[in-house]
Amino acid sequence: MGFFHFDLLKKSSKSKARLGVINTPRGKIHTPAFMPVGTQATVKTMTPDEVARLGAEIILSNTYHLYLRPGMGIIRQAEGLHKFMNWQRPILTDSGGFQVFSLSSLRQITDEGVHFRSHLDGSKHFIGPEQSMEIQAALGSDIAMAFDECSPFPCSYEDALAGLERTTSWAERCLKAPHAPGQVVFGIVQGSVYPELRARSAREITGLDFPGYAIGGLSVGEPKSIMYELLEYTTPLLPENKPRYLMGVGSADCLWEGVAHGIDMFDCVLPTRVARNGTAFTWQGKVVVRNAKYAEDFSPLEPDCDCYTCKHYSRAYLRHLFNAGEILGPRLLTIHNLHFTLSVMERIRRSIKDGCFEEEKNAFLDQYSI
Ligand SMILES: CNc1nc2c(CC[C@H]3O[C@@H](OC)[C@H](OC)[C@@H]3O)c3nc(N)[nH]c(=O)c3cc2[nH]1
Ligand SMILES: [Zn+2]
Repeated sequence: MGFFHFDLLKKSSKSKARLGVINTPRGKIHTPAFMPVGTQATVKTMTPDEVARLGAEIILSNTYHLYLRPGMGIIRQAEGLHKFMNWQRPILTDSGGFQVFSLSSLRQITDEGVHFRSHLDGSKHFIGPEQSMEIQAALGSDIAMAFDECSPFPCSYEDALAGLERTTSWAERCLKAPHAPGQVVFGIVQGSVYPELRARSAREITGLDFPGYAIGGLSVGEPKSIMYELLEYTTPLLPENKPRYLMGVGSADCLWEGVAHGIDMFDCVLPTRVARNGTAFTWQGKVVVRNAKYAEDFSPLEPDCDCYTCKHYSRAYLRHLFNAGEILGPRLLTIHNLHFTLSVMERIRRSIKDGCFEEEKNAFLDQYSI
């Protein structure tokens, strides 16, 4: 079965960027890593084989969504998420904390956990640390996230403090709950935009000695400058020899900046979500394929991109597919955007290895017009 451990291979001299490998029973994850989001047990429009061939070494799925649909009974009968969705590499499952606050209505937060109504049919539910860990054990993910309270932005000091205290107490209860064989739990640091609360949460969560740590409560609507300030402050409070995961981040520029601040793992719905709406990410910035200027543009999305989409199709064809509402359109753009995002991570890893991360970061940001 193997066991979970993080090898820190190299640190950048002029920034906090690090190169590492996370070893899990289901395979290695070369860090810094981007994790495609597969919220409902699928990376939308992609087969698992396509996601693997694009180079993804780990994907995300979600406790809240899968608990509500198809439900734990079916996941248990399927003998877990890997078999159910035919993805044999590592899976990280988010604990549902964020979704209960962002998706469900009529929720009531208590020290026990959260009462909420399903966003699907309004039915009443309760999820606390134990329920979240029971669901993640049934899913059988390789990395389970602790059940936390993600503070919104903005958030008062009092509310951020209350959320932080619940998050710490829930983290302790998650560690005590049963896990699937080989499954590890990552703790999540909260504290909103208040440095002293970030420091307190980091101290309390790292005091519980998790095998990895996430920085939560960011990318929730705050300006990027505030996110980077909080990263600058919080990341050094986390142990150097454990993976650091910045939840919900991000676009390519945020990936370079996050790595510069010492982050090892990222997840973001952007590359796949904007693809379905017809926006492609390229090294020069965005291409909105529906734009009339591409009607007779027979060049590929990105001149020297070696993805399947850029090797075989023109912007004119992609524009046609989206204008005609053809399902192949979102698929081809998802292939390109995942290839692009995973290629950014590959360039980041190589630049750290070659000792030129800062130069490469500045070169990327100079040409990337967001
Ligand atoms: C986007 N910004 C952002 N996402 C965030 C997520 C994941 C959202 C989760 O929702 C799904 O994507 C929509 C994904 O689920 C597979 C992801 O894990 C967070 N999850 C937890 N538990 N705690 C946080 O503090 C938190 C903060 C976030 N900020
Ligand atoms: Zn491409």
